[in-house]
Amino acid sequence: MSPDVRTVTASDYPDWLRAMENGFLTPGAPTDEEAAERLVGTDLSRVLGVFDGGRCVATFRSFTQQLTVVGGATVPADAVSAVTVAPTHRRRGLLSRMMATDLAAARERGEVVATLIAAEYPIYGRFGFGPATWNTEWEVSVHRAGLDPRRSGQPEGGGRIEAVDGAAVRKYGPEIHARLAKLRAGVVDRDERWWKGRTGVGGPGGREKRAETFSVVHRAPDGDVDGLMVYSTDATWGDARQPMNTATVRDLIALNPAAERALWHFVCSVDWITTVRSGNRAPDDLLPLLLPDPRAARTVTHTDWLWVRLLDVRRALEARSYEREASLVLDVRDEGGVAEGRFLLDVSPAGARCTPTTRSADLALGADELATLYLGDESARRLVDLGRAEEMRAGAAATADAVFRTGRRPWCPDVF
Ligand SMILES: CC(=O)SCCNC(=O)CCNC(=O)[C@H](O)C(C)(C)COP(=O)(O)OP(=O)(O)OC[C@H]1O[C@@H](n2cnc3c(N)ncnc32)[C@H](O)[C@@H]1OP(=O)(O)O
Repeated sequence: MSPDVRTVTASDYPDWLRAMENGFLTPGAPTDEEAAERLVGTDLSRVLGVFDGGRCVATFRSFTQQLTVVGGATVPADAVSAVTVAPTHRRRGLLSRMMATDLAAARERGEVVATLIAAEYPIYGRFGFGPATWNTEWEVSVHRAGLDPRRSGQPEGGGRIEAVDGAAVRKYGPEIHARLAKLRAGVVDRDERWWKGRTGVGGPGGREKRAETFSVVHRAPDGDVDGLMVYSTDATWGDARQPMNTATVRDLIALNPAAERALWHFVCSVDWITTVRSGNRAPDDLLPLLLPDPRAARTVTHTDWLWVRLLDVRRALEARSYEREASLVLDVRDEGGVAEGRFLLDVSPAGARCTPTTRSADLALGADELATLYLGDESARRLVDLGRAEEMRAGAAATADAVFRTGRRPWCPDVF
């Protein structure tokens, strides 16, 4: 008989953690102390496992997250993480059963969407998730970038860069991040443990060795701290003893373009640093184009990032803002049943109303495709051209693009 999906108890947890780390091919086994540390802050009622012959063979965890949608409001999200099935038990439907259990519970709790970062692209579309944000990472060859090497590390125009320690990151980071979360669709909340982990004083992180980091903040001319950057460096030297260090940006939050430009200029002007790795950025980050020679920034990664699944179509579509007035009838197919239906979406800059309707549809699409449009990143026209959405009324894709798309792309800086 196929083993049951069930919630995990505190005494199961070390075995569950071992199974998860095996599933992610992490070498070594977690110690009891690590298991105890990770158990703190874990809501066991949302940790699922499958046990066979007394051993954990499948893992799944979720927690409530706040996701910023277009316009700066947040919606409660069911954030899915730690999904593994042992190689001995794969392709027998264990993930499908854990996902169905979790999404049903998330609907009961009233969470509006589910979110995850997918290990592999083909896994989650079948469960109604679609990629809603993309991330790009660049590697900048500082000497080719064309920045003035005589320029000081301080910005022009009255702002200031200040070096800070971990305690200051824990002080300013949450404030700046909370302000970012009102500005940028795709941002997810960070709790106190996140900031502790980032600054090496506890929180999640497991056995991975944390890199030593340097931190700076940007102060606007009026003294407001409106930017934060954390970066690590390596220690590479050329054969003729030239410093050839790489700085890797671990976190860069800027609340306005001046702060963002200043922080990029700063990290590109640190002596010894000849290469800057940008870390996870929005594909339309200012970085490449703010360099005099943007080709000095080589794209090293460009990938789907935050996947979203709509659990409540009405609340999801009414939570975000829209820049123009329009009406659109969406016919949504959903094998999971959750988002299935025909919806009349009436939008204007003053707000939106989404109601079930029997009117004829303008655009027919799957729940995964609607999730892909939700945060404004994808084009309905492109989905129609790909055969993944159907235009039932001529011009509907153009209307959908005018309704959903945004001037700047959504961005999720985090992994969870
Ligand atoms: C949010 C996160 O945590 S992302 C991390 C995901 N985990 C990993 O990548 C770790 C390594 N992989 C695994 O542990 C497993 O292979 C899992 C969790 C991805 C899949 O678990 P399984 O129990 O094998 O999935 P399940 O049997 O429910 O598969 C359902 C369907 O998805 C398909 N599928 C599952 N995994 C994959 C995959 N990696 N690539 C393509 N198709 C997949 C199956 O073929 C099946 O399709 P079918 O219904 O047409 O036959």
